[in-house]
Amino acid sequence: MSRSAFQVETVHLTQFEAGEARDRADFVRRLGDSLRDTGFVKVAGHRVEAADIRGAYDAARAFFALPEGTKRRYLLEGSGGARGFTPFGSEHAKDNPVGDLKEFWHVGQELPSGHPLQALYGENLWPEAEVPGFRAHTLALYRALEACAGTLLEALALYLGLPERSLADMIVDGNSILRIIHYPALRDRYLEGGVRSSAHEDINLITLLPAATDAGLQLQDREGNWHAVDAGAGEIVADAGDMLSRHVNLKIPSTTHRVVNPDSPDAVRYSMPFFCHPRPDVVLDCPDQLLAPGEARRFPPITAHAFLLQRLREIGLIN
Ligand SMILES: O=C(O)CCC(=O)C(=O)O
Ligand SMILES: [Fe+2]
Repeated sequence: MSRSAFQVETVHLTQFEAGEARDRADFVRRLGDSLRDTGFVKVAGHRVEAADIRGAYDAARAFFALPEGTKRRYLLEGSGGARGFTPFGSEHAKDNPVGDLKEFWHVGQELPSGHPLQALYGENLWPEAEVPGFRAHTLALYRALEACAGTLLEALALYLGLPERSLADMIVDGNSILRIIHYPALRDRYLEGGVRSSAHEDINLITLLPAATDAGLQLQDREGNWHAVDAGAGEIVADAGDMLSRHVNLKIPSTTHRVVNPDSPDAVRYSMPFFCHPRPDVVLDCPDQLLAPGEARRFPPITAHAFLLQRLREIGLIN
């Protein structure tokens, strides 16, 4: 792909949800081609409400402004940061020993009480005493992004020639995580050699990113060039992760991306990636119908849970 031809497509979800057969087919083709060629796509016309995004960002600003000691009350030692607060500099990419210049909060799946997966997932933590409304705002966004991800996975399955619900069904009651990230001003907090988010691929099936509060996200094309990925107002950026890539025998690549440090030492950034995960027992294994005649499976089957644990160790979130 030449540099000038490089483009992350913008697709309108209404075309798929409410369009005629021809519109739906066009959406499926453009979504799939963009993910196949760049690992990324921008989604407009989705039903994630601007008010939910704003509400979650406001809750995030209020939480991260709290004293460090208060925030650390929501640190669950030994949990790998699966829920609650993860302090500045804790997470590092596979290939970078220096921690990323970010702190974050994880909201996980909430299931009805007595659900068999609840014990494995653990309970969410909520800083309601300090930030009233945090729970309601972030859970509303979680649900809206989960629904949007399900629809995108339906379209992607059609693109691949799979049954429409085959990918979307994997995430029902899945181990998805809403990560609310604060990248402080470099003037306030910095680690020598650190970057906001060092180059990495996402672990999960797909990631949805409501527009961040500032620029900085970049993806790497297959020639090694970096390109800014800036969502237009109200757009959601989506990217393919390693679980998807593995499940489809690399037909949709996971794409390396990063968040670069700003020029200004005063610039603060917030972002809220939604990492869309299967249920833990779902087996990642390329369906036969995706394999061309004579094409070999590149990976042995693995459960989503085993794959996740392997990757969390590599990024320093569990031992
Ligand atoms: O902050 C962003 O825009 C992206 C963060 C990211 O790529 C990640 O947390 O996996
Ligand atoms: Fe990422």
